[in-house]
Amino acid sequence: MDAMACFQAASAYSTRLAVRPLPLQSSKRSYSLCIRNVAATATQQESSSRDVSPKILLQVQGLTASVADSNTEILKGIDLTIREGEVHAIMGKNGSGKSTFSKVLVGHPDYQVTGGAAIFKGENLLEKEPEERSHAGLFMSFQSPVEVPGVSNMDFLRMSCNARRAAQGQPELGPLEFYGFLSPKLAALNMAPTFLDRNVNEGFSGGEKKRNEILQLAVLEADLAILDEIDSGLDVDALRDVANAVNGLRKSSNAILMITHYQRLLDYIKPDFVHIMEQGQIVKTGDASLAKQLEAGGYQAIRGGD
Ligand SMILES: Nc1ncnc2c1ncn2[C@@H]1O[C@H](COP(=O)(O)OP(=O)(O)OP(=O)(O)O)[C@@H](O)[C@H]1O
Repeated sequence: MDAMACFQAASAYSTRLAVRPLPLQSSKRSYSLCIRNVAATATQQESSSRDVSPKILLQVQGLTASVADSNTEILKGIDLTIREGEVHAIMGKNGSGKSTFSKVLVGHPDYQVTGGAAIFKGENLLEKEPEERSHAGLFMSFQSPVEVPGVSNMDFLRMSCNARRAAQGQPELGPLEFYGFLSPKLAALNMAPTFLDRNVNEGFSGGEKKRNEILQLAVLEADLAILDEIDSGLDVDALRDVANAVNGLRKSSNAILMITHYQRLLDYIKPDFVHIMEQGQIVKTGDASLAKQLEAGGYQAIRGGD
């Protein structure tokens, strides 16, 4: 298994396989002063608005990051606050940094955080290893989910589920119990039970891989799901199934961060906030109407409205 496959397995699936992900350059850096400030701000906002606003799940402030190998700066100061119950969509031209942002959040080893802070559920996210981020309740569905040869989907899902349960101090689910837990989730995604016997993503079509990603999300019951272009490559029925399944997972205590190019996904999963990313920064934030404006007039119309 290569480093990318290993990373995805460790982070998205919340468990360690035989091979560890590469060490994180980013997580070892010290941002203690900055982190303290952001954490203090989050706490102040929390206490001053405790009775009116839902809790902050993720607070990102001034986040900068570069490609680890080349030091090329990609993220140039991202600010974003996500509260429980919210759906955020990030849109932006190709190459604006959307996927890099989500990968940096889950601790991808290709990137090095060079400044700023990210606080998740009150803790410094950037200090955590990928699997710790996953155990803490962060999930990312990848644009290109990896295949994991030799491991059945069922075993993988159960391992992932039990790894998260163990991290939360909950007892493991045995095979029968787990099947009972899994069956309704499989049905919600219109996935045949035969997918459980196949190796993870091996030979799956693009759409089947995307459904499988959402099945993993359902199993992990993440607090913050980062969905990177889950609509790409889906036929109309699959898009509806996937979106319905995601909507079925929404609770007042969790949140979704979606990356998409198209309004069609947002017709199903309605965003509270739409952010436009450009050259590694969020340059505009609005409500769902911003995506409609974008669909109608392109990026020029959006920037022209500044
Ligand atoms: N590992 C890497 N090595 C070199 N360049 C990278 C790497 N990762 C990202 N980049 C560059 O960073 C920029 C942002 O890429 P990113 O994938 O985050 O964009 P995006 O907004 O998600 O694009 P798209 O909409 O096409 O998926 C691009 O110019 C890309 O080539």
